[in-house]
Amino acid sequence: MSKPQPLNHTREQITSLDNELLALLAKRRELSLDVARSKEVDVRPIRDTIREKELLSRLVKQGREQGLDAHYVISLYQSIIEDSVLNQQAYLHGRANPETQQQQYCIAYLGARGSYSYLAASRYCNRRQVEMQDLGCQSFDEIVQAVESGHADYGFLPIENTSSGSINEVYDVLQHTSLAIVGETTIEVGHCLLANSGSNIADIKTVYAHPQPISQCSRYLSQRSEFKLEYCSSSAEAMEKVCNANDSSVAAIGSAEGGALYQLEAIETDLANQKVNQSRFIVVARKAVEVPSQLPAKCTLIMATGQKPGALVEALLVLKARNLNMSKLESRPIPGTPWEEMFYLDIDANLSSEPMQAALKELERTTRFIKVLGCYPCETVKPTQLSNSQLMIEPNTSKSTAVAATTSNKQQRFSKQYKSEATQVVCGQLDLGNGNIGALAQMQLPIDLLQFEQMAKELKEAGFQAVAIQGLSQQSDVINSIDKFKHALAQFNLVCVLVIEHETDLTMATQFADVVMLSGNLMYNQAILIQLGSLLVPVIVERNTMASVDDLLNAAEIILGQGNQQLILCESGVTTLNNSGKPSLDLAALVELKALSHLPILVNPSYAIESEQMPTFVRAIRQLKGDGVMVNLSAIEHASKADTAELINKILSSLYQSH
Ligand SMILES: O=C(O)C(=O)C[C@]1(C(=O)O)C=C[C@@H](O)C=C1
Repeated sequence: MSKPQPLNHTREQITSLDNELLALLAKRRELSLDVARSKEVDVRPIRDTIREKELLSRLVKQGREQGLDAHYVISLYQSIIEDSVLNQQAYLHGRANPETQQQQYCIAYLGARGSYSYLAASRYCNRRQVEMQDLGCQSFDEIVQAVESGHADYGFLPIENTSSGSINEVYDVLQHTSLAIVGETTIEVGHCLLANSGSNIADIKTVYAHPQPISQCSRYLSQRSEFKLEYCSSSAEAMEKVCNANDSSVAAIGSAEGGALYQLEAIETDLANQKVNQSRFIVVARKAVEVPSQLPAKCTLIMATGQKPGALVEALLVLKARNLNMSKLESRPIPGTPWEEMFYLDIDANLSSEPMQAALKELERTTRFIKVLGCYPCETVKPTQLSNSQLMIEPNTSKSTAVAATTSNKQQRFSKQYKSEATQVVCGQLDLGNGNIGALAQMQLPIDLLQFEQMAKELKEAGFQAVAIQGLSQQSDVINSIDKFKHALAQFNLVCVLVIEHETDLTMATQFADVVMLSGNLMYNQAILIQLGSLLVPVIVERNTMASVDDLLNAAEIILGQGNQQLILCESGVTTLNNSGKPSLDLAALVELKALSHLPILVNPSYAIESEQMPTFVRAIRQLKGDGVMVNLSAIEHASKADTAELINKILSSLYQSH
């Protein structure tokens, strides 16, 4: 082999090529703005997926001739096109709203320079070629006040995260503000371990971080038990602490971009549990904006439907009748009015479009309260994919099947395309799915037999069909006790569900249970999922508080693939950025799961919802076609037995009345 040229020389050549690439990308960006100018005149939509497909298949072919892998070319160009679409959108939106075209925006955001909110705001300004004057705030209320009072032009509020779900506090703030939503932006949240220059991973002893990144990186941190964790109020504060400490044994969790502002280096990257970890922010301003018809638009509404059974479904049918897609549904309690809630809806439509105007008129007639929070350009650019024939890939290569798996549900056993009729799971008195609803009570061990028997009797009388027993590892002489508990339940025709919370519970549960339930903390454990897939008894899989709907469906796929078709999914709430420490009930996930899958879906509101509000939520769950509820008895226990019984009654009558 001939001697290669010196490394420096090769690197210089790469640097010069990279410079050329950047100059070409900037030139391409300029040209895409010319396209936007033409589209403004012709009033044509920004997105032209036929053109994108032509362009991608030509580039794949040319790339292959030069030895470049098709997937590499496609992913590069998907990013380039996303950038082109978002720039064109920002340009046309600015033209339609000339008052927004300023030299500088003053932006109120959470935390300080370097926080994820700061990065989202700078990205927003960069895209609009506007200088950013930043106003760091301590709370969401402070952000809203800064905009309302005119101290800031725009406020940035994080609304949801792909791993931790919706941010309830922001929804609560939106109920009371006169501000309008004028935009949205999504950023990749790439958590890194940031340390002072020259620090080594082996030296790190203390890690500063906000609780959210800590929970989003729990897997990485559990492998680094030597780290002492110090909680901070924001990622910016964590970075500042490390920067000021001037010590090589401390690090912070934050973004590489944010860390650079504090002269910190990323010594480890990709710390998050989830591969895709993104946060979506909404942009609020004093004045609403108009979205030109060529841009994909989103409307956010809040509404209260009243307590009539079926009221929410009726409202949603108004949207369905006009072919309006609802991309998000959230519910929040209305302060001061127990049992009632406010619904937040994102609809993929322009406020000025005819179907949206007609739907609003009808909703105004049928709801008690309805307000449009804003209409703004949708910033989600769904990547254009090529079919296998366009890719010219053999159908069985591993990469092509990976693409097929993410783009189509056809072959997936959980999906409606695979099985069109709804699955019904029957076990004793418990009958769930395909129009049948179930009520399960959840009991925590340790408990003594007499007390257990008494409770079983009362639960049967109240209308439950099954009891889920958790805390197996807490009960002394567990085998003997479970045997007795099971007999006690059988006496009242109650189904015995045993909850697996630790790997060691598996044998016990599979040996004794009528139905086995996998607790959300073990949802990612493939070995257990495989074992549950080979059981002959029904299985309930609870969604992990950090899991996406896709993750839950992937777990379902593993079980179904092993043969067990008696599967029920359970939504018990997801972790969000709220400070209450409670998970948030993800009713949008219920709607999504019902749309995607034939499997029955149970909802357990006990962890997320105050006990008094449970009847209202149970009604909502039924209206959204949930197949049953699980109620944790310790969550609804009141001082007096009579109050607890009354609450249970209310919960179950909400469940059955809406039937
Ligand atoms: O050709 C267009 O119509 C463009 O807007 C440019 C472009 C691109 O960047 O290549 C961007 C968006 C369209 O969906 C297709 C292509």
